[in-house]
Amino acid sequence: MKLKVGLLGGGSWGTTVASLTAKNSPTIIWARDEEIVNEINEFHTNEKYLPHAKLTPSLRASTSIKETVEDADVIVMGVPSQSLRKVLEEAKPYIRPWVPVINLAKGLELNTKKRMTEIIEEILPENPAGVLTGPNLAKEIHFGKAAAAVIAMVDHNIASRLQTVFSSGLFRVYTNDDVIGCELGGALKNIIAIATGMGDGANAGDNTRAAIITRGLSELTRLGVAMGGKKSTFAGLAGMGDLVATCSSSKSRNHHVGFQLGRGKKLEEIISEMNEVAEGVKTAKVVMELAKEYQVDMPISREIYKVLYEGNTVNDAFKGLIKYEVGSEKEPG
Ligand SMILES: NC(=O)C1=CN([C@@H]2O[C@H](COP(=O)(O)OP(=O)(O)OC[C@H]3O[C@@H](n4cnc5c(N)ncnc54)[C@H](O)[C@@H]3O)[C@@H](O)[C@H]2O)C=CC1
Ligand SMILES: O=C(CO)COP(=O)(O)O
Repeated sequence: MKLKVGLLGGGSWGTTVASLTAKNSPTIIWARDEEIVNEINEFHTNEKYLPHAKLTPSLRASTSIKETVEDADVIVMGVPSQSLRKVLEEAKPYIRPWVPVINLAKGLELNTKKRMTEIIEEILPENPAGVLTGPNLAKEIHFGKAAAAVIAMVDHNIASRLQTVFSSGLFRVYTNDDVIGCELGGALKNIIAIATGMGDGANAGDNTRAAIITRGLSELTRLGVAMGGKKSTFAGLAGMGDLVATCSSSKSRNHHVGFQLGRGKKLEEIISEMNEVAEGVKTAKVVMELAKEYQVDMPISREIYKVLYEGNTVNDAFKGLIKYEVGSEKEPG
């Protein structure tokens, strides 16, 4: 039996994933923008978010959350982190209690500091929650370039069943039972991608980028493990894999924000010129609070936070990192 997919969120990644699942399973994507819904149904495109991409013709779009989720056997949340709670609350009355809910967003909720699957479990305590994550730049995957992802769920049997819904051609999906680690890997790397983008924008060089990626992995692993993730997860696709892809790609929106900061642009100006989300900007705030709460040192994230929110310059950030006392590679810092 083919599972029916209901995906909420019509941005670049939501549309890409819906187009992938539509190859395997009947899929409806919900977007709040009627023009996008009509465009997907009539022309099988979503030019605003995926320019020049042709979507799977069987993918249907709807402006109705109810229609999208009421018959779905799996719900996929493709809206950004700060909107997930609101959209899921709206969908809740129509979602059947056993249906798995899979998060695609890579961020943490500002007021509660919660991961997305924690919010799903809070709103829908009976539904199994999971996350699809990994080095998955939408604009590459959509054009059929090979990539690997992880579906993380506590229940291995459900994860295995869903593997077949998300896997497609050159998009290979592995299972993992470490939901916390996988979800944190995806959220925390965005701040490090802003840092490497800043370095690239300021022409810091390839060695600098490699140092930021490596030490960035070290600090996000420290926080991730303190919060309950497994160390090995951060060495896998959801950790190092996503970190490397996002930190080295001009297709990453977080890297783009950093790059423009490195070129001297103001944050407000950069954000106002983008029509897509860069989750790391808000996640940086949450991570500073979490670092304090878990007493974990996160020097790179802290310098990025100061540039984003305390008026520090890119130069201040690099000076701040250089001033930081150098210890053993195995120790924090
Ligand atoms: N684009 C990518 O390459 C990848 C993105 N992600 C993650 O997926 C999540 C979604 O990202 P994208 O699709 O890329 O973002 P996007 O910026 O391309 O699109 C976001 C979509 O969400 C919609 N949206 C925002 N708030 C909403 C609300 N309250 N109600 C209804 N719709 C709302 C917007 O209208 C837009 O269609 C993010 O957390 C991102 O980190 C994860 C992997 C890859
Ligand atoms: O998470 C991503 C790739 O895995 C996408 O990164 P950006 O949101 O920075 O574009």
